[in-house]
Amino acid sequence: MLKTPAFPCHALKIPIGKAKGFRHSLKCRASMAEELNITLPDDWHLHLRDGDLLQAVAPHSSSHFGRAIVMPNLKPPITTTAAAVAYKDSIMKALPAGSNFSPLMTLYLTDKTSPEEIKLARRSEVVYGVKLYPAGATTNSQDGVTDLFGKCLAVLEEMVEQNMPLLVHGEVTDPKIDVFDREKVFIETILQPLINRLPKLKIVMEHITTKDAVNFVESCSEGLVAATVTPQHLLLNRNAIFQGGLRPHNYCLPVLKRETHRQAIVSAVTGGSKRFFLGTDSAPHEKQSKESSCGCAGIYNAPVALSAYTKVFEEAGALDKLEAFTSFNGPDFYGLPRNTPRVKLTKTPWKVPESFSFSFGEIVPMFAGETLDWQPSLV
Ligand SMILES: NC(=O)N[C@@H](CC(=O)O)C(=O)O
Ligand SMILES: [Zn+2]
Ligand SMILES: [Zn+2]
Repeated sequence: MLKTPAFPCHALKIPIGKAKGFRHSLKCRASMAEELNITLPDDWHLHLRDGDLLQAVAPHSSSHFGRAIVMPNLKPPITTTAAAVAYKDSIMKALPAGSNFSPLMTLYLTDKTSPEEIKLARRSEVVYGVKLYPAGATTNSQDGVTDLFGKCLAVLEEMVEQNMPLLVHGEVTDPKIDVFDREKVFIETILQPLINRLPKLKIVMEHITTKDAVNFVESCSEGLVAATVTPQHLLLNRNAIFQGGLRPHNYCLPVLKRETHRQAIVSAVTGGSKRFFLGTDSAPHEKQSKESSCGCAGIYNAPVALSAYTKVFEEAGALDKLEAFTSFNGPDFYGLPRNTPRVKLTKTPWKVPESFSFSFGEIVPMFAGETLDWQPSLV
């Protein structure tokens, strides 16, 4: 973690306005703030699940986010516009009374998805993206795509026509490829060839984890290719999975990578590029399915996400860049208006609960039992 003060005044611990002959820059003042007031963020990659789990987690996201791109990897997956409309309905019913949270739905791409379904999705004004899960890559991806170029080309062409973004879980599934290399190999063997073939296709590389992904996104046309970034890939490296023993609650896919990759992602995000935006990939699983001999992949970060992102920007001395990442770059890429409500972030330490208990079981959040600095509240 970047602990070194980014500005000399921090090292000297000079309070704002107290230093004779010393002028804090605007950037510096933002990075020393005790309270921030930003446009309400959106979450551009979220798992809300269904049934009891949906009821349990919906309030955590809807209290700090205006909208969310809702992932379709349910059992069975959301493969049609009709199913997306019904799923949206059940999400709306699970929201706390008075909530203005707006779910933006997605379709789960399969070998059988038709171009006609893409037209329906576009007309619905409910569906905002189509999600590519390579079959077997992650949680509930068994119905995903087995051969993108062989089976999905007509659909992808229709997506270009309809200006419908392709949202990508970017990992190859070949068991011969090392699990830490699967994102890099996906970029080389699938993503770059896809862009060569369909240069006008809008793509979001979801939950990027490597320097290779950062470089790739930066090499593509701005406005056509972008990436979401999770709190865990900004704050943790792969040591966190093995710290003093096996830590199942730090296991997600794509798996955490080595420190050099984390640093590259932090630099990209805090450098102010428009190509990167907030997507928590908050992925709740019951405690017993995580703490198991074959534990599920997914980190439940919705309750801590805004605090965690703020920590990243603070440690990088880049709090002045936080709002664009949380609240501007996403809607700008998707061609949607920015939110108007605002959120206040106050620098007041708070302890993350060890777990959340429900009638069906417990969910353990990211940073369970740890103290975080920033507390969000709607203004
Ligand atoms: N990220 C994860 O580790 N898990 C996600 C699926 C995904 O986003 O790949 C889930 O649905 O649990
Ligand atoms: Zn994924
Ligand atoms: Zn996800």
